[in-house]
Amino acid sequence: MFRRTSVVHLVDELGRAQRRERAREDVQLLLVGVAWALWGVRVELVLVVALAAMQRWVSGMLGDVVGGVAVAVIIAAAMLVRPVRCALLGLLRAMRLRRAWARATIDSGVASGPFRAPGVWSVTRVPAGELLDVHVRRGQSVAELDNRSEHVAACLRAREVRVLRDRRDAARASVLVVRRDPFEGADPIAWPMGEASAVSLWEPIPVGVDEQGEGVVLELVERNILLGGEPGAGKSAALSVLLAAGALDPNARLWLLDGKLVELAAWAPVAQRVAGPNGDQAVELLREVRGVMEERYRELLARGLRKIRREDGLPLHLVVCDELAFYLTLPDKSQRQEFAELLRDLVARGRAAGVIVCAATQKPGTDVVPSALRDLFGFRLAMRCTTPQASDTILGQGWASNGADASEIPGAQRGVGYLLAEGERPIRMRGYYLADDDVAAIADRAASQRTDAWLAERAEA
Ligand SMILES: Nc1ncnc2c1ncn2[C@@H]1O[C@H](COP(=O)(O)OP(=O)(O)OP(=O)(O)O)[C@@H](O)[C@H]1O
Repeated sequence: MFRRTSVVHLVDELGRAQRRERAREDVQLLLVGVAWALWGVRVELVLVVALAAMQRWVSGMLGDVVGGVAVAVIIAAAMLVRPVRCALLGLLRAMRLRRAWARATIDSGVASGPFRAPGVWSVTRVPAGELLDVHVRRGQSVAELDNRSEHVAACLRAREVRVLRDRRDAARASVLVVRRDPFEGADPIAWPMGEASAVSLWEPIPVGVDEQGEGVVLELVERNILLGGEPGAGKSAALSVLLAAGALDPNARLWLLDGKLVELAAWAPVAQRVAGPNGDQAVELLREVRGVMEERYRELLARGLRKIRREDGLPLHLVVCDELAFYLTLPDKSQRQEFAELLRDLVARGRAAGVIVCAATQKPGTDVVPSALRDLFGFRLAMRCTTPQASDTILGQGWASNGADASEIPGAQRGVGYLLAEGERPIRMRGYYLADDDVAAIADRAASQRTDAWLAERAEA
């Protein structure tokens, strides 16, 4: 049996061991904290050390006073050189963001402590804020980072943090720290190909710019595009850009369905056929395009091909429908059904035959665009909508609650929308704009080019 003094002694020993353990942990934490703080300012430290070394070296040659003045003059002269100044300020800004990022990811629960924050490999300033190339650490995932993005944004005092996983590397992500809306109050941006003498629909077509200031292009061959948004959101303007590209491609055929009669009128001289707000005309036009598609499939079969290729020189057919809702709600039920069936058929089967359908609707409801039809469109552009449900009708179920909600686009931002390209995450972009005069000039140029091409063909024949 232990005596009481032995028990007291044992308890004291245990207490001392615990205190020693705690003290060791505290020292460890302190050392890690100091090392982490120094690591956070490594670039600044290197700069200070380099300056001190230079100061010592110059002072050794010229004396303390003259050396100090000489160093100050060298620094001032370097700062007057713009590229040097920009590079240095950019570096210091990037380091400050790296420190804030590390603290934010720890505070928001993404990282378990110092030196465990997802690494920032590069920082690029973009119109919307900063774009980070981030690599998560072992045991972390980009999905976790995405789930905590709202918390990270709050820590960084940013508007939003958007995480986009690298498709090839699960440990890597592009993180956009949104500080401002680059489209707020911005002037319309002219279509960069407005002066081009010819364009090929086989090439990517520039359609706008994203929040990072990068150009957004669409490769239309073998794709269809659906646009939706409230009146005045900018759908017709977006269609104009696609039509301008189609018109400037002398080898493309344009088919126009204009539910508002005047929206596409400028392109009529270069169109194969135009249908106004008239059910019969619209159905007739789609029947003709279906005939062309079936003829094209017979031709492909004869050539032993499965789909159209650029080198075969066969024309692409661009079918543009402004105000889909008008045709899909025609009062005559059989006409309405036939229109819907023909359109669905072209969207479903036309791609390999070189038929590209671009359709816009003011009324993005499931009655106008059933999901079975919507899902056939590889590209979808949701411009400002009245409700998140309308936004989802264009982009697909769930995107509105997942950060791509076109009902949150401010009313004054015409031409802004979320573009979903073949299952990728939607990107927020602003379309290029062609004013009426630009449209008229391009349509004129395209019409005379087509006439010249036609005359040349006849002369050869
Ligand atoms: N990309 C853009 N950049 C700048 N302004 C734009 C852009 N797109 C549209 N706008 C402005 O918004 C106005 C309305 O655009 P547009 O006619 O294309 O809208 P809409 O969605 O087709 O409307 P509706 O359904 O009523 O026809 C244009 O007259 C133009 O002033």
